[in-house]
Order: sequence, then C-alpha cells, then structure tokens
Amino acid sequence: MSAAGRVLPKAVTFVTGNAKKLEEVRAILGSSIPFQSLKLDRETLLSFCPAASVALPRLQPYTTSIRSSREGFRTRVSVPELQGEPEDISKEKARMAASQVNGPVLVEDTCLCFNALKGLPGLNNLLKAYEDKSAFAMCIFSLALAPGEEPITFVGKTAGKIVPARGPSDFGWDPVFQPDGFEQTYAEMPKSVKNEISHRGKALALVKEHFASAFYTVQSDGSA
Ligand SMILES: O=P(O)(O)OP(=O)(O)OP(=O)(O)OC[C@H]1O[C@@H](n2cnc3c(O)ncnc32)[C@H](O)[C@@H]1O
Ligand SMILES: [Mg+2]
Repeated sequence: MSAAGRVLPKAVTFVTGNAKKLEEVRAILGSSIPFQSLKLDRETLLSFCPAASVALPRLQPYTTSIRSSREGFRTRVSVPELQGEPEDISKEKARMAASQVNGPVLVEDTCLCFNALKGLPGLNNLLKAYEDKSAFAMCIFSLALAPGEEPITFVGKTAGKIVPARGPSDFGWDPVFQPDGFEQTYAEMPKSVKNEISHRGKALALVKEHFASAFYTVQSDGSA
C-alpha cells in the first residue's frame, strides 16, 4: 500500500513459459491491470543468471505437511536440493525476471501439493498407498515493480482430492484434481468455472485488489 500512486515506467510484464497459464491469466485479468506477456522459460531465465539455478528446481514429487496458520493452511514443501519456501522460489523468479525485463514483472509458481507432476500415470498408483487423497492446488504470484526491489507475493489455494484422470489432458494435472464441492475435475469443468474457483483465480483476485488499492499508473502507452 506504500506504493500508492506510483508511476510504473511500463506495463507489468507477465513472464511465463507456459501457454496454458498465460491463457488463464489473460482470461482472469482481462483489462483489469495493465499487463503484457513475455514467454521466457526456465532455461532462458537461468541463462541470464546461472548462479540462481538452485532457486528454480525442476518440479519433482513433493512431500508436504500442512499446519494451521492465520490464513487457514500453510504448506511446507520439502525438496531435497532446495532450501526455502515456495514463496521464496516465486520471489527469486520475479527478481530475475525484473532485471531481465528491466521493468515491473509478474510471475507465478504453481504446485499441486501431494503430487508427482512429472508422472501423472503413476500418481494414482503412488497414492494408492495412502487413504488420504486430499490435496490442494497452490499458486504464488510475485510482483516485482523494478529490478532490485523486494517482490510482493499473492497466494491462492484450492482444496480438493486426487482422482483417477478424467477430462482433457492438455493442461498439467487438471484431469486428476477434483476441487472440493464439485463433481468434475478441473479438466472437465468449463474454463470459466475453473477460473472462478481455482488457485490461480484466487491469487489473481488478490493481485487485482492490490492494483485497485495501489493506483499504479503506467508512464508509456504500456501496450497492455
Ligand atoms: O514458466 P512457468 O510459469 O514457470 O511455467 P511452468 O510450466 O514451469 O509452471 P510451474 O512451474 O508453475 O508449474 C509446474 C507444473 O504444474 C502445471 N500446472 C500449473 N498450473 C496448473 C493448473 O492450473 N492446472 C494443471 N496443471 C498446472 C504446469 O503445467 C507444470 O507442469
Ligand atoms: Mg516453472
């Protein structure tokens, strides 16, 4: 909130290598904030900052434990070669992207907690060993307003369970995640419904709130 009224030199660049994410972000944000997108995958981002490779690990099976906090749930993710909270990974990505873009950036990191993203077919076998199929999808956006500036994070979570795959398989683990209160998996439901209730939708609602209260203005035309 301390940034209220600040003038940004250009529109916020949403940096991602994932076309499906971008599709959803566009649909959810519409014209609510001035943003443009840039496709920059992990390798490209790292090629500008090789020392940071430890901060952007390839996704691998996560072990999670959940404990209560003021906001309901908080996740602890243990990935052997990475020390740090998911927020830190997202922030680090924002820092790198901001210096690469030389301007304000928005990045996000998503995880399906209790998952094995690289091996969807094996996931249900893996989970067979556990009675508890509950899971949650978590999305962490980080906004860095300028290179060298501490990023601000926005977290969205949607609780659900892991089920045998149903629906189109064009976006990650959507077919195996069934959000609580719904009979359909993310993959089966209309995009508009997913975006309304998803981890990404919730996190972006916070991003929108932030922009609404901060009153940023964009100096150039922003090509939003
Ligand atoms: O460039 P970035 O934005 O990092 O794109 P990415 O594809 O590497 O994205 P993540 O690291 O955040 O996500 C890890 C995996 O989770 C998948 N994923 C992300 N959001 C998802 C969603 O809403 N539904 C299903 N799968 C999703 C995504 O396809 C990746 O395989
Ligand atoms: Mg990634």
